Amino acid sequence: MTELSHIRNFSIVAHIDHGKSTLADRLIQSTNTVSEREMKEQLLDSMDIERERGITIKANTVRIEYKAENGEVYILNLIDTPGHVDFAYEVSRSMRAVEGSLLVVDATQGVEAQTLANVYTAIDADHEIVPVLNKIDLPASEPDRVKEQIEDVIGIDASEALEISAKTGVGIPAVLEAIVKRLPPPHEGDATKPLKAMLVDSKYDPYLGVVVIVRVIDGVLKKGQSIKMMKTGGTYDIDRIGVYRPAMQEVKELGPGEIGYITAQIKQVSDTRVGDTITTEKKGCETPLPGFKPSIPVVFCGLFPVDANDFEDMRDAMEKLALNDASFTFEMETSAALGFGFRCGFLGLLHLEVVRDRLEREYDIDLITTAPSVIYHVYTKDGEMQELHNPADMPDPSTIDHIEEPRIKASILVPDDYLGDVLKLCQDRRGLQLDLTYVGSRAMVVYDLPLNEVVFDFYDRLKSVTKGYASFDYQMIGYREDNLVKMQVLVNDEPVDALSTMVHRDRAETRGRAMCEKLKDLIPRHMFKIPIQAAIGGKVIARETLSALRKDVTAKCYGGDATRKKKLLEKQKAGKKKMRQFGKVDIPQEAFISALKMDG
Ligand SMILES: Nc1nc2c(ncn2[C@@H]2O[C@H](COP(=O)(O)OP(=O)(O)OP(=O)(O)O)[C@@H](O)[C@H]2O)c(=O)[nH]1
Repeated sequence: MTELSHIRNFSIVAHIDHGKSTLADRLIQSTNTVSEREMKEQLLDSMDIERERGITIKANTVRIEYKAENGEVYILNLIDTPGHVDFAYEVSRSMRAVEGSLLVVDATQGVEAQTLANVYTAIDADHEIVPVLNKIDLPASEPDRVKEQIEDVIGIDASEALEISAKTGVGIPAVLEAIVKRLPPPHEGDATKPLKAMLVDSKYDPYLGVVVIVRVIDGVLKKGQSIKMMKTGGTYDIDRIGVYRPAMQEVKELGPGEIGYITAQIKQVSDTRVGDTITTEKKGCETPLPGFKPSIPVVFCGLFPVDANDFEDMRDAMEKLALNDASFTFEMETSAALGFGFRCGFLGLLHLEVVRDRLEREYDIDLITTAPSVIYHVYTKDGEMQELHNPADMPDPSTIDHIEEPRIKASILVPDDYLGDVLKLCQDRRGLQLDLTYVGSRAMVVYDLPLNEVVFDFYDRLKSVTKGYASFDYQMIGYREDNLVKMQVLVNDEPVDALSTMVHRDRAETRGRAMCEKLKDLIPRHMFKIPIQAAIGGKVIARETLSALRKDVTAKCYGGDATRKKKLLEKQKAGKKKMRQFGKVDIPQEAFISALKMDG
């Protein structure tokens, strides 16, 4: 067991792309934690999708042994946390497992919205913070200006900020020394007390089952021990215990202050809750760690296989995904138009995209995604409240007293030049301005917005109106009543459930019209005329008509060339596969998403 005074547990907080992973890699490499041969870029991001998108979904940890200038050897445990707002709860829990943070700021960019959000999470967790200015190898870097900004905006002392280049390795030794000298050792920890450990995160491994990342507070975790999860009540026998370096390496035990992993024949990730307290089954600790809350999905959508024959494969794939992702939920759903599929819940839009991408790429299933929806609170006249996850399940409007929708507080940091466009965008999305301040030459705007207006394409729009210069962060703030109605879309007089959305009454006409126009472009012409309508209740509020066309693909290759004809027909068939039939009309897969994108 290592003495508390020789342990440093820390995380790295940064805005996306400011160099968090590159710095982590450099720290691992410069302490010879892995050999040159094993070194590959971004050691910590293990999943392919995460690697490609440069985002981290699960917390990762690595143990680094570092011989400091004073000649002593220290154990440095780095917890790498997810970097996206969708995973805010996981981030705040893993921050509580460590005592300090390196605040990495790109010296060419300065403080961004996620820098603020993440550093405030670290400050909330009582972290000691060491500011690190990265990318000083770039001519555009302005360390002095960024130091000033850190002091003005975040309010922490930046006079001793480190200036480094994670890419070239300049300044890395100073970072290691600062971790030892400026970050505190674990505050408490008594090996003789009953076991108390925090469940930091867990992941599914096909060979080992569920692997749980733990931080020991008191007591000692040992192989063979019978443990209990205090919230879920599950009991298990530890069969493996170890640390990540970053490859798994078994150890005999983990003492106070230490971070490592355990396996215990746990079947699925949903049996483990981030933030839960692990203790021994007998003579365990009495009070669990404070502040546990489960993460709950906030965005829902339907996922349906394009080809109905893929349904069983899809169910298998979803079960496999859910094994490793307790915050992804799904249940079977049937839709008149789309057949069998699943209603799925996600922590946010990025989470939705990641799951959908994995289903399509890793499991090779073509999907139709229905309009993402948030959870509405529908109050009926008899005083009951019903959670509405799917606009298709909306009760009879005559029984409804009022509807409440979830709201968020969004913070957007944007260069002054684009401020006008951002204000217009927020206004268009029914936002209420809460605050507007300046951070150097950039404006920090805070809006109260309906989550519903954000889940779809707000972030894309924000990026496009600001040419990528805005940064964005949000948190849920609660529910509020508004004048909301369900808008249906009818194609060839048949309602298409998957295109139903909840909209604000005042915006319904504009939305309806835009949607009908889009669908008119997206649906291919058929041999007959197709009316496309948007309606509220029985009332049509917008209408377009797609004119008829006779399309005979083989008409051009008269007679002779049979193989060519066959090829063309096959090609047409393949094109059809990506379509779905509604009554007599084929609607292409992309229509379901594109029709819902709003241009403002
Ligand atoms: N010139 C220069 N580029 C750097 C430096 N550090 C990181 N980069 C580059 O910046 C980009 C982002 O770095 P990452 O380490 O992936 O950033 P991150 O903060 O981990 O990003 P996410 O994992 O997406 O949150 C990469 O292309 C790096 O090669 C540096 O010191 N100098």
